[in-house]
Amino acid sequence: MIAIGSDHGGFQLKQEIIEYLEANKVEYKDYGCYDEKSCDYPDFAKKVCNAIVNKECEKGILICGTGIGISITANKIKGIRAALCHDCFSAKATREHNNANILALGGRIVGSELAKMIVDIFLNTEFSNDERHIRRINKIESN
Ligand SMILES: O=C(CO)[C@H](O)[C@H](O)[C@H](O)COP(=O)(O)O
Repeated sequence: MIAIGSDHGGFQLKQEIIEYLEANKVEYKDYGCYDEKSCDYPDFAKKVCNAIVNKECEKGILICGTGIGISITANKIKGIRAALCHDCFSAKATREHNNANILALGGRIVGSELAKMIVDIFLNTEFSNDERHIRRINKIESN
């Protein structure tokens, strides 16, 4: 199950990604926002992150205008590794190297076709399980 959430700046892209998930039969839960009315990205970042920390969902997608505010918020939560990716190489690398559990996107930055490719790579790339990456992730978690 994938958790997805956005603020108003990411709402339009969230809806397009939801359509893509549905077309590809990916199960998801939409944590809002539910319209383009101005709202605060930390509220939605926290809902999606809680779903992952509580193991209701395996991975999340968070979208704000730039992807910055929402990823800053997510990365303050223990156990969350949120990666802001606007290219396919980063999406693959952050799964293989960082075992990122949240993909952050900027709805005012990336086009929907590229965003869907990034989502696809993020959801379908496994963590490498390489010893050096595990060691580094443990160092992130241990502060
Ligand atoms: O946090 C952000 C900036 O890094 C997000 O892009 C927000 O979506 C943005 O700040 C919202 O801006 P608005 O002027 O309130 O629409």
